Amino acid sequence: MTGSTICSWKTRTVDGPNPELWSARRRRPPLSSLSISIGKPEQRGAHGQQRHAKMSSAAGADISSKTLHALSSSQLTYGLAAAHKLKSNGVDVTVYEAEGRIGGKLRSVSQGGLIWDEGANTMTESEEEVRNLLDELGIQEKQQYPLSQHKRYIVRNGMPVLIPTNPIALIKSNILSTQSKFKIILEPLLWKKRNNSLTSGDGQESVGGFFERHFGREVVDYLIDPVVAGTSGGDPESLSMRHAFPELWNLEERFGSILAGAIKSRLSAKREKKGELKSSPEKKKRQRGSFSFQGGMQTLANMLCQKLSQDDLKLKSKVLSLSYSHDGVPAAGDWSVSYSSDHTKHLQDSTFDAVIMTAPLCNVKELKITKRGNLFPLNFIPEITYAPLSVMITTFRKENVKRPLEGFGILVPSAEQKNGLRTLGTLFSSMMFPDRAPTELYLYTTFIGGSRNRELAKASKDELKQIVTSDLSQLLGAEGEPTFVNHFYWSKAFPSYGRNYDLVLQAIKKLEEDLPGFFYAGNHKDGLSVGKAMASGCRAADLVISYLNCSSDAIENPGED
Ligand SMILES: Cc1cc2nc3c(=O)[nH]c(=O)nc-3n(C[C@H](O)[C@H](O)[C@H](O)COP(=O)(O)OP(=O)(O)OC[C@H]3O[C@@H](n4cnc5c(N)ncnc54)[C@H](O)[C@@H]3O)c2cc1C
Ligand SMILES: C=Cc1c2[nH]c(c1C)Cc1[nH]c(c(CCC(=O)O)c1C)Cc1[nH]c(c(C)c1CCC(=O)O)Cc1[nH]c(c(C)c1C=C)C2
Repeated sequence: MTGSTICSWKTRTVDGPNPELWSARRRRPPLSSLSISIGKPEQRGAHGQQRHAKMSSAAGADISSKTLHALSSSQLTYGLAAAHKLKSNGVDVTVYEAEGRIGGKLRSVSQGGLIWDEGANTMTESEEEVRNLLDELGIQEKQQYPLSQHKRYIVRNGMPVLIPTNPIALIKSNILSTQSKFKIILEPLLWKKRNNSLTSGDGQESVGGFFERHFGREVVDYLIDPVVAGTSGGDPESLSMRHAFPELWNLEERFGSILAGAIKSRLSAKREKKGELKSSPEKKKRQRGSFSFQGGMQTLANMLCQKLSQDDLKLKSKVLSLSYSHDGVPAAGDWSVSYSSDHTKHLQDSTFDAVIMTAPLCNVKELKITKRGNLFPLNFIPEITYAPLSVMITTFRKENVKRPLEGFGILVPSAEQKNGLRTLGTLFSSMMFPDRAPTELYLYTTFIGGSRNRELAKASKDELKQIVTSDLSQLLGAEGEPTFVNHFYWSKAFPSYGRNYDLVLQAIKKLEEDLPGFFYAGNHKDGLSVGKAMASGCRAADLVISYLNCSSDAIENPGED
């Protein structure tokens, strides 16, 4: 963000006597240096006269109060997390969502005694921003930790094998050949350096290439390939190691060996944690691992919305264009947002001081953005590849599942397609969360397609039902027809962090640098997971707060640099 440019603006303003401002300040003392006033966005019809928020708020004194609004033009995890954070800091927000519901890829359904998720099923709280946000929401009593979540399976020779979770279990397991087990143990001595001439001109090594150098081909085929499918719908050959697994990429940069690097950084993290605990012994111990919420992941979206009033959240409101027209007072109503509203069937405009964009970049590319009256062309945003996915929910009577497995779920490596398996993997949803189905049923969530099989992702419900039934019969001994089937298709489930991802990140940077007060957050930036997405929204909210803060300082101290 170009904070310094913003801070260098010098204009004058006087705080207005808006009572909400003072309550906001009381709520959040750190913002007391800000001249924030809370107000509603200025509205005008598509063909109506434009009215400037700055002018209208200038009615009292010189410029009586800056109207600080932040907009998030999509409402998902990122948008909602950002909106929640801004709202908590006394900044007024309006969230625009094209669809008629909140949650985006958090999409839970409750029907006939069953609860399932058609989008994300679980999340983690590895990011500090997420831990803080969940604490603030007071959502702990709704958190659900899966039973036996560390029991995860991979298919080998057509049958489930438990994924080993420690070195001894790995040695005992039949998931890999003896040769591959030795390759893993001896990786600190045997790993091969990257041959930059082989990493396709652009210097981007694939995930497959990286792990093959360290652990050999079998590890790629039977561990990396299924895990990549199960965490991104992608495949190891088309993803960029640096972008898809930045932590491991950096580990190699620092230590060379992944195994040695992982052990060293784990030890130093443990030491650090011990030190932290000594200095603040009251620090709360948190349960580790993935979790969901009572009622599914949608509960999180619903909770994030609680602070928003009806007017703050505009559903069925697709943002069509954004216009930046700075004319003197920094950040005061610089942004005009035009959106189509299903309610009025008209185009509507509102002005804001900053924008957080959390829509996928493919949607951003379709927007019309103008800067000081000139078109701001978006042709520098590259085409992004997305992985399509079908999610199938099935239930079976327990007595018809002859070899049920306890745990999180099972992943199918691409190599196992030769054994007739066509799904990517299945979550054992009601094993993890028994309240998701009546006691006599098992509920399964199966994923099909991804970059492994784009055509199959689009198949009909009937065809997919056959495929799921056949795979679950082979893997779990599920006999007969499922008692319930639900199908949901995501045409663009995940952006692929492919080898051109540098261009994507550069495009995001250019948007943020060239458009003051425009911030981008979302799963196209710092990672695909719900947690990373939320953290990205929180960070964008922090940037907005400092942007508004800087602008206010510049206004209040016009003589200073
Ligand atoms: C099937 C599936 C399973 C997953 N499982 C997990 C999991 O178990 N754990 C995990 O951590 N992550 C999981 N994820 C990933 C995670 O859910 C997503 O990466 C994340 O939630 C995506 O959210 P987003 O807000 O970035 O994007 P999106 O969900 O794509 O949302 C974008 C939103 O923007 C809106 N929009 C678009 N254009 C406009 C516009 N012009 N104006 C207004 N609104 C607009 C859309 O309507 C949409 O609501 C899963 C994802 C999928 C698809
Ligand atoms: C088989 C297909 C998929 C399964 N889940 C997803 C797909 C495409 C989607 C998905 N699941 C997770 C994430 C977040 C990834 C992240 O970066 O944290 C996404 C996008 C969570 C997740 N799922 C698995 C792992 C190892 C993780 C990371 C968090 C955790 O360890 O809990 C593995 C996994 N995914 C699926 C299954 C059946 C499975 C393991 C048995 C389904």
